[in-house]
Amino acid sequence: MIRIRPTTDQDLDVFVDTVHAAFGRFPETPVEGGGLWWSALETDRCLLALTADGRPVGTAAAHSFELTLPGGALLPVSGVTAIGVLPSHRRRGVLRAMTRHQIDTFRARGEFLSVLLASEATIYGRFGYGPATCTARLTVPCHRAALARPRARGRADEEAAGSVEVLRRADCGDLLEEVYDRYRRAQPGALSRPHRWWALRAGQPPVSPAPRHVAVHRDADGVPDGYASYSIGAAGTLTVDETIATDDAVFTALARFVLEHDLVSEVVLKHVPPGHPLRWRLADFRAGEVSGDTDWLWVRLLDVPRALTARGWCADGELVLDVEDPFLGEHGRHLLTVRGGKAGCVPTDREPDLSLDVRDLGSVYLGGTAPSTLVRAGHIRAHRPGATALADALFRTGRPPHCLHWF
Ligand SMILES: CC(=O)SCCNC(=O)CCNC(=O)[C@H](O)C(C)(C)COP(=O)(O)OP(=O)(O)OC[C@H]1O[C@@H](n2cnc3c(N)ncnc32)[C@H](O)[C@@H]1OP(=O)(O)O
Repeated sequence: MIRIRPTTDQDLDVFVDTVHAAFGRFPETPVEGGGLWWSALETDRCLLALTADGRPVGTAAAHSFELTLPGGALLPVSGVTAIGVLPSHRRRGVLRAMTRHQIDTFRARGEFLSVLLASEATIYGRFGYGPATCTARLTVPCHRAALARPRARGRADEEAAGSVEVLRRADCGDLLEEVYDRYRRAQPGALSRPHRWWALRAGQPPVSPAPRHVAVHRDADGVPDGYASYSIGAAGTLTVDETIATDDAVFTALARFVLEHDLVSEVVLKHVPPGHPLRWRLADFRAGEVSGDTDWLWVRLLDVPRALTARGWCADGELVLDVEDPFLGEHGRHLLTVRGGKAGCVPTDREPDLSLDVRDLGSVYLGGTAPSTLVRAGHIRAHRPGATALADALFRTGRPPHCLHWF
């Protein structure tokens, strides 16, 4: 018999020990300057699974984030994290019970989406989560890194209008936090990085205290509008942790800066969104090698009509979606009507256009995967000619979703 209960501040050590044991690891020793990932945990949003005699065997936690939706709405979402079950207690339904507990709690908070990063892609689909954004690395050898002049008139001037300054990460103050926050509000699929993450230096570089150089881009008025945090390895590889830019010209200016760095043989840009225009700016299209292409943010709809009406839409149309939610034992048939960028969503008994699992709705929700891809994969069923093309047109977004926050 397993009991699940929320933690208190007094349980933090037990929680941290248990989740590390589930991953076969030991907690790192705290060092000056912060940097422990678990310091960002919200202790009132952590769960412990305990045996009948009170031994902790499982952990689960949730962060309070905002997710930027297509169309720009900022939605409070729970970011599921720190899931672990001790090897001695696996495959007995502990994760299943913790996930059910979490979803009930998220709904009780009035939330209609939850998100996570998955350690393995085989775990969370059964709970209704679908991979919704992808990310990849772009590796460019410096001797082939020349950028082509933009062919559209005026674009070269946009990039030239700003300036780049190199700072040490430790000297950046609040600058990265401010620029990240501006960027994530305009980027569908991006998550907020709450202030406590920056203050506690919890996470991965450049949030963590790892030594880094930061190329800071400023606009013509001197206002910071982008940064690239990077380090250079002994073999001459310059690795960029993240390139944060409030527009494409800023991204290109930062890319140009790292690609033209002296004494560097190749540049690895981590977390470049799929289909990013930087590849098209390289004079040699084959110079940019995409690797490490992987799922990043997984999305779970907790309330289909509210989720569908919260995002913005680029095309008008009407679609009947028949959505199964096997984990929660729920089913709904929804008439989605989009007019002028806004959607209405009401129950209907009309014949469906598409039948799909809630996990697949999670995958198409942010616009990162076309419904037609999942029709072709055999996961979404289209009931009439034209339904797939209409669904593609409706779910498509102006800017593809991307997330690079690690949690
Ligand atoms: C968001 C995050 O925090 S990601 C981090 C996830 N944690 C880890 O990877 C740490 C190491 N692994 C673990 O701690 C555990 O194996 C967990 C948490 C992944 C699974 O916990 P368990 O209590 O064993 O899972 P539970 O018994 O509830 O299994 C539920 C279902 O998931 C399946 N499942 C569980 N783990 C896995 C896995 N790693 N791969 C594929 N299927 C899995 C089970 O077979 C079961 O399937 P069913 O629905 O067909 O019955």
